[in-house]
Amino acid sequence: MEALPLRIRPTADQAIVWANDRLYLLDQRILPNETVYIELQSATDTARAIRDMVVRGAPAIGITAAFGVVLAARASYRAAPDNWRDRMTEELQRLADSRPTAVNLFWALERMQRVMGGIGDGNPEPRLLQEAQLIHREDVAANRAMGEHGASLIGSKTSVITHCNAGALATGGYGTALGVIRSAHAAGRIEMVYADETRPWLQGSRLTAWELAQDRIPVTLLTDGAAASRMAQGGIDWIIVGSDRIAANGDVANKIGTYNLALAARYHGVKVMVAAPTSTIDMTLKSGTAIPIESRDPHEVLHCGGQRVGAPGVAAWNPVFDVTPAALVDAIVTEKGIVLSPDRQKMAELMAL
Ligand SMILES: CSC[C@@H](O)[C@@H](O)C(=O)COP(=O)(O)O
Repeated sequence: MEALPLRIRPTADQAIVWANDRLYLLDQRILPNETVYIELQSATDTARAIRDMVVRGAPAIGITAAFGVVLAARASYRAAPDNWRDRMTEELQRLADSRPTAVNLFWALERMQRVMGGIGDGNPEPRLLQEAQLIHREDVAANRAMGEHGASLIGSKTSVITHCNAGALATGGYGTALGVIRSAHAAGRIEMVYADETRPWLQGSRLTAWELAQDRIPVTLLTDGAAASRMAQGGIDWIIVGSDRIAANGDVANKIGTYNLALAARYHGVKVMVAAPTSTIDMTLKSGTAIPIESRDPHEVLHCGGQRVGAPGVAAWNPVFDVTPAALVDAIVTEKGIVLSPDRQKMAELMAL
């Protein structure tokens, strides 16, 4: 992976850039202090960038992996024009192994592999690039649609709490949860967005706050532990979050701490909205207990800002997602429409549309 100057203005909507036949990612590990693009030269680089959190957020991981397939096809075709498909197997596996929870990764890889299956003789790159760019564009369109659907649920002007970063940075652009917030803000229905800081990677304080501040949407940071107290004070009508995988019964996997928020929200009469494209819904899993939850290095919890914060010798448990049962979710908002009080039947009806 190489850090390269790219002559575009770095914005949250330009986190994944395909330009001059190259793939660039805005390095989300060092935002908001530095805005640096990294050029990825291979699918192996791409898999590493996903694993190491250069790019993160379920839809963004899927889009990036799709471009990774293009890079894999380029290298394979150059090395073995008659046998490019077989030579890609290892790189495809590396992409699939990069992170386990966001189903968008596997959804995008399967879609690219379907396209690979239909390619005849000649260079596969143009057709695969076309598909990756379509996946990217479709995601932005889905976010715009979700924004409108989700905003329609927000009645009078209110404050909301969001968790992690489900914004333009986490998607192809505009965002899922932040897409709803952007649309609701444009309609004059957002008083204040409270962004949980989201330990240990601080996606809330580093990324969500950066995105919202750039768009001049009022934002206030909360430590993760302060959210319930803020709800208790009143004036919060909705928790709005994204998701990495939604099971067939409407159980929702999202950033660790989402479950805590949903429990506190129910106690305080605050409603919970999950905004996610249908590419995040995994109808093969009956319930949230089957969702693979990524565990990351305890080092991430034991350190903060480059300093050790855990007492010497202490261990840390670091699951990076949790599952919120469907019973605690008031609305799942997708590009196809809204599911209120989700259950198995309503999810199946949505997916049949
Ligand atoms: C639109 S993104 C939805 C989720 O992917 C997001 O809320 C989240 O949990 C991201 O986790 P991350 O570990 O930063 O990839």
